[in-house]
Amino acid sequence: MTDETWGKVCEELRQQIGDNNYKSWIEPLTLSGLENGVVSFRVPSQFHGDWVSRNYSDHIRAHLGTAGVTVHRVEFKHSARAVAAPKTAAPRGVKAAKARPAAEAEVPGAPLDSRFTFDSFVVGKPNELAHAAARRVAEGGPVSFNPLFLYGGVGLGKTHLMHAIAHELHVRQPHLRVLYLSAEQFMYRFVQALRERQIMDFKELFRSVDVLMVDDVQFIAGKDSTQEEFFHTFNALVDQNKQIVISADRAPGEIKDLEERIKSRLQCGLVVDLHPTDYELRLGILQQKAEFYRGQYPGLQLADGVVEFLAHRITTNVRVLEGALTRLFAFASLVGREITLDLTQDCLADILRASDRKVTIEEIQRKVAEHFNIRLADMIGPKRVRTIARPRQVAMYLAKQLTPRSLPEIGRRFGGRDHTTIMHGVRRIEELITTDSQLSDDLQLLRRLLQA
Ligand SMILES: Nc1ncnc2c1ncn2[C@@H]1O[C@H](COP(=O)(O)OP(=O)(O)OP(=O)(O)O)[C@@H](O)[C@H]1O
Repeated sequence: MTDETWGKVCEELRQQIGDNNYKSWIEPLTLSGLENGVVSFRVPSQFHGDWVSRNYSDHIRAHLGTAGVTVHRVEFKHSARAVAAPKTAAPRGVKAAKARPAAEAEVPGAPLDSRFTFDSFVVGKPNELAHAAARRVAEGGPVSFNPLFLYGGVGLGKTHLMHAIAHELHVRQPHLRVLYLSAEQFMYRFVQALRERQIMDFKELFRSVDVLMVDDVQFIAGKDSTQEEFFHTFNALVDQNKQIVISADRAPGEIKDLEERIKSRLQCGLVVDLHPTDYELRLGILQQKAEFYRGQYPGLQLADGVVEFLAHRITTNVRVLEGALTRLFAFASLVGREITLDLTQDCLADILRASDRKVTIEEIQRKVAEHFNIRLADMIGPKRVRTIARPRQVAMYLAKQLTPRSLPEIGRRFGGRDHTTIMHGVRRIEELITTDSQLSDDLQLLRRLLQA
């Protein structure tokens, strides 16, 4: 296989798995050969090789196949030389003290996205507290809150802020060992250590970092041994006064199947919510990105009102917003036209339609049943015990609030109940919200999940 073929395959992989994943995982691979249907690559670390093998080897094989290269197996080899050289051995994002021995320097963290810095993070009302807390941690001074727990819905900037902390610490305090990884990677490392009987190395490694950042911690919920290990790692680092930063899609107390002792540990520091974006924040983000694209596509005209239109219409999350703008600029440059409102509506018809998506009663029933841990069938069934009747009333209330359905229609979807029963349920919840703060938190969370 020629380098040119591999180059083409790389481009297709980039399109398929996205720029970030491509840069983190595929770009660092070095093609070393193809023999008898086995293609091999050199990887910067064993961890990197295992991860790519687990997540991307099928993609690689498929694209090679399309390019006319038949491959039965993809192999990843970790060269000993690479380990011995700390600068190349450590994946990006893992900052190790220069004086440490090479083997120790190879902290298996996830790569950092170089674009996720504080400079590129737009601050608005919904994220100002999270931003301020992240800035404080990034100063690397005395640990004032431990852990910093960032939570919020999909695509609201949690990962961006964590990477920004790591970048900043690297500049300000290059001697610190900063380890960033997702909870899934933590689990994977742990399972691998168990399998290879290297659990002591694993423990030593995680206990030797100065700053530990774990993204999407909700992933370990329900995974007992991983939770146990996470708990011990967490305690060991807090005892040594090392900073921990955690992110999740919901507050610690709301993560189901997470052990109580972990929940309470996670609540000990500063828990900050990234709220859904408001119009001003979306506008700020779009203006920043549009500025960037103007540099990338000089000569491309952006008509007045387009950015405002997008900020108004795409309210789901920042990732979707960014994707829309990227597509718009690419499309306009391809057809060589000014970006007008008409062109925007044509080019982004699917995204705009999806943003208009209405929540359905079925979705509400499912999410509410999940949240309160009752069976979906009980939503429409006859049981009247409080533990079931209350969640059912919550679902009725949300159905009234979030869908355009009438009370009789809602009644029909709740097992053929009368509209007066629905009205009673809605009123009951309206009353309770004012006095029951737990219920009001539950509703806020559910609304966020449903509208994400
Ligand atoms: N305030 C912001 N300013 C600039 N870019 C932002 C902001 N918030 C989010 N983004 C961008 O939106 C995209 C999604 O953000 P990020 O990956 O940090 O979300 P997340 O909260 O970690 O979501 P998930 O739960 O899906 O992992 C990224 O490209 C990020 O740079």
